[in-house]
Amino acid sequence: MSDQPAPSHPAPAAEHTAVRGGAGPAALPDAGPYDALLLLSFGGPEGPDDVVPFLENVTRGRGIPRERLKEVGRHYFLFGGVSPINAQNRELLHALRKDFAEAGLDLPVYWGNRNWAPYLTDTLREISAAGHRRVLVLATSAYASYSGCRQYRENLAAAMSALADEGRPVPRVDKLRHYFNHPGFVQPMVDATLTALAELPAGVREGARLAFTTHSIPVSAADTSGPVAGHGSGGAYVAQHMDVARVVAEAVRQATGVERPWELVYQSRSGAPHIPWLEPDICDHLEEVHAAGAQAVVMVPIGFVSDHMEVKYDLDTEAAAKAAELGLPVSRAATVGADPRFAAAVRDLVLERAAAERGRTPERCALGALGPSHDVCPAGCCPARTPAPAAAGTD
Ligand SMILES: CC1=C(CCC(=O)O)c2cc3nc(cc4[nH]c(cc5[nH]c(cc1n2)c(C)c5CCC(=O)O)c(CCC(=O)O)c4C)C(CCC(=O)O)=C3C
Ligand SMILES: [Fe+2]
Repeated sequence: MSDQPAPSHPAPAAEHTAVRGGAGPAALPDAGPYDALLLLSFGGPEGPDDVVPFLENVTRGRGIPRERLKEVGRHYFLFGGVSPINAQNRELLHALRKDFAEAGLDLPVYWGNRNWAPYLTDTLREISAAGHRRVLVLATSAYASYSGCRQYRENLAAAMSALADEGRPVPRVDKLRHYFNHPGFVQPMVDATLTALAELPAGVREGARLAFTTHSIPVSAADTSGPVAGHGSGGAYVAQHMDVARVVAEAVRQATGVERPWELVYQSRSGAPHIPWLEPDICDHLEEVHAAGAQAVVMVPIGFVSDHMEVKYDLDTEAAAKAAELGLPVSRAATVGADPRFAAAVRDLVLERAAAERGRTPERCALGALGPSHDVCPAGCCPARTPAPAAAGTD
């Protein structure tokens, strides 16, 4: 966390850097019992021929209307059939390896996807063949939800079962806690929001509102997101996003001296129209605030880890077109991507979890009101509509 102002962020917990064996040089950071980190992501097409098979992978058995699929395929073709997500994950992979190497953390980092090459099962096979037996997983989704958490745990269980069927050693797999409120994830969003504000015409900057955006999900999925005890209106999914939005809005207020109205709004709705999903949609929100006299809006995609297709199309193309039609100045904050502070945050989370697994009580960095999330998803956390085996959790 060296290059981070982070007022309320303590230095990496002393436990992490504790000197082993007395007065000698500081010992290297210790990820034991883990012997590998796995970056687990969504995957995306890398050329026009990939688009349809990719969408078939994404939507297998999920009942997404054909019309919606055609529409989403069109988004990818507008960008030459290439999603930015894989390149962004390669950058994150480099940033993690660089950060770990500079910190003296000896932990190999692998990458596998749910929906496109490199596929998770192939990566897990590689991890197993390299002799690794305790794997920690970083999913590219910072929040609780079925799609962002349990579905990745189901993907892990399926990959593990494929290895078992092949008679290979199956590594034990744990998943890092949700990192939505880690300072290394939040601080870059604050800076990005300030940068996006500065991109607005000077005359409307002061009056600009903030629209925090995330992926819409079915209301029923939001209500049951997170541990059972927190189920209820919006569940952990909405509560976690609201917590981050509040922290960013407050930090931006402090930095600019301007109190701005802000909302959490949604984007990228899918599914059948008669099923309720989280609202309002960003485009409806732009219309509404414009009608109410808003001068400008900064869109801050706090729900996403990189500027992938949901950001490039749904915000930079679709919402930007809506704003242009309204004559409403907008700008869009960058996501965290491969920011070195995020890489350092991942290292902090790895060392935190490793220490906890060794029976220590590590310091757990978190901003906002919710505090650090659980290490292990309890039974009933983010339930699936159709129950399936899931790894790295209680059920
Ligand atoms: C919560 C959430 C995240 C954030 C957490 C995370 O990152 O995991 C996320 C990320 C992403 N979603 C993505 C792409 C798609 N998501 C779809 C469909 C869906 N997403 C859902 C939820 C989420 N999605 C849901 C409830 C559906 C309905 C179908 C279902 O119940 O599964 C579809 C099908 C077509 C459509 O309906 O849009 C596509 C193509 C990409 C890749 C972008 C790229 O290529 O750059 C990324 C990072
Ligand atoms: Fe999605």
